[in-house]
Amino acid sequence: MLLELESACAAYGQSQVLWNVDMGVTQGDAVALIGRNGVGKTTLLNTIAGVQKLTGGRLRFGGDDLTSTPAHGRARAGIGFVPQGRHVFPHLSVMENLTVGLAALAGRKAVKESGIASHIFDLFPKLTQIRNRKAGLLSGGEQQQLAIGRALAGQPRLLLLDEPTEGIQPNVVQQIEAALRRIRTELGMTILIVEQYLDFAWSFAESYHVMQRGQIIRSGSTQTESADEISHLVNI
Ligand SMILES: Nc1ncnc2c1ncn2[C@@H]1O[C@H](COP(=O)(O)OP(=O)(O)OP(=O)(O)O)[C@@H](O)[C@H]1O
Repeated sequence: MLLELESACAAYGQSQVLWNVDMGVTQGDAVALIGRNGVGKTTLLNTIAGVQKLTGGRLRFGGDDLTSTPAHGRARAGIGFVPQGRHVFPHLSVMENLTVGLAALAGRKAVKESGIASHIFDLFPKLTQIRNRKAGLLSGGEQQQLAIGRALAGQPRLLLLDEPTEGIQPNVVQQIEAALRRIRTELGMTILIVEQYLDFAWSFAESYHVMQRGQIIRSGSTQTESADEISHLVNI
């Protein structure tokens, strides 16, 4: 297992949101995390990325115990994160957004543009065209491509994606989904994705976990089970 969560718990103040979540992601797999709104999917991804603390349980990554490791240490260990709502730096250009994260990961002040792997521009050719534009001026779809590109620039071993096509124009959704498929097939990236569209989750991931009220209530294979069997647990 590349990632192992054991009895993971998380809370907002007094209000516990994750209850003893056990979950693993095998190297090379894509895993879909699904469930209705508010069940704790984002919280679970945030705790894996380290932007939110575990209040109980353990997290192991690549065999190392990272339970107490802060977010930047987990990024350095190879956990790449594309949070919900994208979070690009609005006042920095596209290129600066890509290089600033790399510099932080490498513990240096600056990284040159040439340090960014060419496959990122190959996956998202638009980023080259708009390289000097401030990220805050980009469309939602462009910001999402940038956020994914930035996470990939750190050459992660695991990519966490929180609803990557949420709130994005339908014609751009297809482009992003196509890029995600290429990230799987061409880079062999291990991915944990929060995804509300079951059709995409099923065609993209090998396995799934369904969350309800802060717990994983069902897990299985997308290869041997149909999305229809699960949809009643996800749709309102
Ligand atoms: N910052 C916060 N402070 C307090 N409670 C929060 C906070 N963020 C989320 N919650 C609560 O925690 C629970 C889980 O939220 P979370 O966002 O993880 O769910 P989700 O499954 O990702 O939902 P969505 O698909 O709507 O993002 C919800 O009840 C939510 O109201």
